[in-house]
Amino acid sequence: MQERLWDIISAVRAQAPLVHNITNYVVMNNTANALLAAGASPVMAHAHPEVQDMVSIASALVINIGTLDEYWVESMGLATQQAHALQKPWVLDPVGAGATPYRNQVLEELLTYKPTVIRGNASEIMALVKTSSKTKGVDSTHQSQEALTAGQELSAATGAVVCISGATDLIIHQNQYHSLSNGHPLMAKVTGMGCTASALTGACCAVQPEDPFTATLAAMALMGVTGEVAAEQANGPGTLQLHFLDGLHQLSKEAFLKRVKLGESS
Ligand SMILES: Nc1ncnc2c1ncn2[C@@H]1O[C@H](COP(=O)(O)OP(=O)(O)O)[C@@H](O)[C@H]1O
Ligand SMILES: Cc1ncsc1CCOP(=O)(O)O
Ligand SMILES: [Mg+2]
Repeated sequence: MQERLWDIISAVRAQAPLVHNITNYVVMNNTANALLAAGASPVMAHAHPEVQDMVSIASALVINIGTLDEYWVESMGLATQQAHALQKPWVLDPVGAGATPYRNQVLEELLTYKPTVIRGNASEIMALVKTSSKTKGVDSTHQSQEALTAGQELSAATGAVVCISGATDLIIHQNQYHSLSNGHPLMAKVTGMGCTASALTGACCAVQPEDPFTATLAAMALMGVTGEVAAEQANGPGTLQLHFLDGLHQLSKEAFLKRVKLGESS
């Protein structure tokens, strides 16, 4: 399995797939840089007259609801509708799910266009299946394991691969799941790490559209291993971010296979 994950990461480097992102103002620049460092080709586009054409030429779409407004919500509707119609993989990052009724309403609409993958932290995944209203914004107040049942329910209800990120990442599809225990606590001190995880998931799905479960595992393993290596070199959140980008660019097969910690599965 570890070799298969590396093959997907290598395919991103070899194919440089175009990944279309409609994401939030906070992370747009780091997300584009992370996709480039991983070998993908990012484009951010949300204008109504072009958004569906951009989906048509991209290999995957990533929708992130971090900083919503009405115009962007319409862009997201148009884009996801097109991805669904063309059967292109698309990833939903439900940033801040449960924090406000508006976010919940937008998410409900987006779910009708059947995301291929939903990647969020534990609080967001729990909010999506309404098992918790305890959410304080974009950061999680729960451990990923606490959201496992919610993630399984969400996957069953939507057909999507569900990834719950945190100290342990859980990647769920219907009645199977894998856990990954790489990464470093410092990663949660850099804004946009979750958004980067969702964008890299889009890149991996772009080169492995038939198997989004393994593609999501590959993306999360890449995140975790790179974060771990970066944390060893960093002095704090600022330098973690720099080393993380360099690490995505430099990571070798040997280092990846040596470090990746695939855990529990069913
Ligand atoms: N305590 C931790 N230990 C190891 N890795 C972590 C930890 N917290 C977050 N990560 C990693 O950071 C990335 C972002 O996850 P997370 O913080 O859950 O997302 P979000 O930023 O959306 O809340 C993931 O790759 C995750 O594995
Ligand atoms: C702080 C913040 N506020 C709205 S979007 C955003 C970024 C969230 O990024 P992540 O979920 O990846 O930490
Ligand atoms: Mg997030």
